[in-house]
Amino acid sequence: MRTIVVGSRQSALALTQTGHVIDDLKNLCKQHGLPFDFEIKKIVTKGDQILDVTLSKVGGKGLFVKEIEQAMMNGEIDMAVHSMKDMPSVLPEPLTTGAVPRRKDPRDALISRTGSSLDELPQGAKVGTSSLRRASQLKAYRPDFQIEWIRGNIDSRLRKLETEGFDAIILAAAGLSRMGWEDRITAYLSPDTCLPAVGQGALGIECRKDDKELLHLLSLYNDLETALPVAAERKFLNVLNGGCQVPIGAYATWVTHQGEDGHKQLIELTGMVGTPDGSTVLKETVIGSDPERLGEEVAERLIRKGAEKILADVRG
Ligand SMILES: NCc1[nH]cc(CCC(=O)O)c1CC(=O)O
Repeated sequence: MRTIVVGSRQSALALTQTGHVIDDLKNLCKQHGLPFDFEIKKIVTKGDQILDVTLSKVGGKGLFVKEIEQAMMNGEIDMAVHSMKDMPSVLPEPLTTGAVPRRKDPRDALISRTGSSLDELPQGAKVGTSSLRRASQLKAYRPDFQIEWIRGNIDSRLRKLETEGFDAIILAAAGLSRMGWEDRITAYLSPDTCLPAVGQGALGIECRKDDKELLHLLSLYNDLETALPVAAERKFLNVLNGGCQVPIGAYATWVTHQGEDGHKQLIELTGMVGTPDGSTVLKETVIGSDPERLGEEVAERLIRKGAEKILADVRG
């Protein structure tokens, strides 16, 4: 019996989603007669220590995963569960994504103090987010909104909604649902209004490339129906050279294509790049079968529309 040591950040969300994944993996082990046990090892990351500053100002690419990857390379831990949207687009050499399990709701959610929807929020409402992507799209939809930065784990953001005078905050629906806090959601934002972050709602399981027995177990947990669209979104982000701290969004889904020789499933990818003040929001949608090619195509089209200038201005 081998014990797989699973590294996790100590935030409530990280521990909860790591726990869910371990439950799923234990079930798979039982089904397939695999001799694994699991234990959690908590790890403090840089991102957890800088909760009082706007992450975009710190240059936070991969801020939540570096210490965890270090521990994996040292052999202190064997695997880690990440929110896909916090995972760097290229992993360091000895590490790989062993599985992308089935995606949860990818949408952003509005949590308003009075229960009002996005349209019902009062003129000049104070809306909290620390995401340039959300800020851009919210301002484009409602230029009267006053966007204010709010940082911290989702539990502390929900507290700040009450204590810091926000009319509403925006959080990912998936995180709230994994915590069992769906009842706090006032409205779901349609991807047409607010395109999610790349990989939002999906998890990525990271492990060492040479850990063949763990990779075998993880291959049983991988969900191709999730992995391929998410790969298209990540390629798009990668071409634009973005982390999660840039005003970039993308969402890919399966669509049925009716051709002469019957119907087949294709991937539809929409990507967006916007200015933080919402004065410009560029979007492109492409349908195809090759995730990598789709990511490149949507990125190239946005670059032709001026995406690189917008991103250069944001990066300063
Ligand atoms: N940037 C922080 C982060 N990273 C992952 C989630 C949870 C949602 C998910 O799994 O996509 C959140 C919170 C949020 O944005 O509301």
